[in-house]
Amino acid sequence: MFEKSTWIKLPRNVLVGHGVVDDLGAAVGELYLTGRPLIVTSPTPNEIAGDRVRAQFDDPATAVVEEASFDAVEELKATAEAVDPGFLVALGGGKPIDTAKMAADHLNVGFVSVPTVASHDGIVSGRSSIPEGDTRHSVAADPPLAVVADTEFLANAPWRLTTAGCADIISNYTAVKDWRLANRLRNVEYSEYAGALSEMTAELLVENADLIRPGLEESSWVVVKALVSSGVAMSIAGSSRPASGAEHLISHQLDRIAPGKALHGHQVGVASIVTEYLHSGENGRWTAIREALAELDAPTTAAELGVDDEELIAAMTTAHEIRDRYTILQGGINEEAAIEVATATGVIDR
Ligand SMILES: NC(=O)C1=CN([C@@H]2O[C@H](COP(=O)(O)OP(=O)(O)OC[C@H]3O[C@@H](n4cnc5c(N)ncnc54)[C@H](OP(=O)(O)O)[C@@H]3O)[C@@H](O)[C@H]2O)C=CC1
Ligand SMILES: O=C(CO)COP(=O)(O)O
Ligand SMILES: [Zn+2]
Repeated sequence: MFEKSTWIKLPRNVLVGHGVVDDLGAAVGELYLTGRPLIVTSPTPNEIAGDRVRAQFDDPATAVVEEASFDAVEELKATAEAVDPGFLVALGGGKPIDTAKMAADHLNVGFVSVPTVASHDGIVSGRSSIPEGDTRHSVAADPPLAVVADTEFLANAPWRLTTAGCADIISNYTAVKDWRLANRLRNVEYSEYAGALSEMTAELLVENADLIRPGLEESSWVVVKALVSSGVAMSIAGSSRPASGAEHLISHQLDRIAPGKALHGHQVGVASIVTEYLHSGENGRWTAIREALAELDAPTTAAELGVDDEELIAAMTTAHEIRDRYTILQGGINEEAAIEVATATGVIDR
């Protein structure tokens, strides 16, 4: 008997464009969500867009998240108990979105994402990444029922946040290589659909890197659609595999070794230069990844990340220890080899 089954959870309404924040009420209405909304936001997006969001609902409540943490999730759940919302609307970057995503999952209420920055694919994905001490915990949670991404806000957000979103997508290229390797060597389940979608999304961004420029709404539109595709690929796979391989392991280690120095997307971008080199050698596509990142003004070296060479090497040599995920770094890379690949790719300067 055939016993396999798949449950793919995807956003139902995805709105991207100029002024779409004013269609949020309509997008939510289509989902048949009832009750009052609890708007979960952080200071800047609340200031920029809070009133426009609140204006579309009857009796909205607001919670402002200053820092993402498990305590913030618990506080939000306590607020929700007092407010009794029908659903949560997260307005802002990863901080309010991931806090609301996890709280909504615990509270069993619907959740809608209104990103004001395009800084990583967590704005649409079914994963909540919550910092705790020197680690970030990546926890499965239902993806948003709707995503309403207004390019007016995204284009005016700090450019470095957008370049981090681009680099997070470009890193899908090596993530898929790691996933295929795991499939070949460890029989890890691989989805052709999710792998192809994720890889194509990264390829498209590399090819169009020269068209993505600060302050252009059109560029934000391209980036958000790529982030949505990446989130969909993860939903199809039922894991972050299509968008998180060895380059993410290195980045997660950097979060521990050199906390707060660089953005997630920038770290995974630099790390994917070296993991691509490890996959394909000196004639591989690591130069295309590096050039696309440079074209986007994203970091391509440890120095540009603000990380010491030693910190990057330590992250590379310990990355395999942090998660049971088979990648090109399985078994670990030793210090000498790590220095060699980082030097050959220009990621460190020796
Ligand atoms: N789920 C996932 O896969 C991932 C999740 N994360 C998580 O996301 C969080 C970090 O993500 P990030 O998106 O950088 O988070 P933030 O929500 O902290 O946003 C980044 C900064 O941008 C500001 N901001 C937001 N919107 C605008 C705007 N339109 N114009 C100007 N400034 C704006 C915020 O200001 P202010 O603080 O004043 O509101 C904040 O200072 C972390 O908690 C991390 O763990 C990170 C990577 C992947
Ligand atoms: O950042 C992610 C995908 O881009 C999520 O991956 P993790 O599961 O490694 O946190
Ligand atoms: Zn990522």
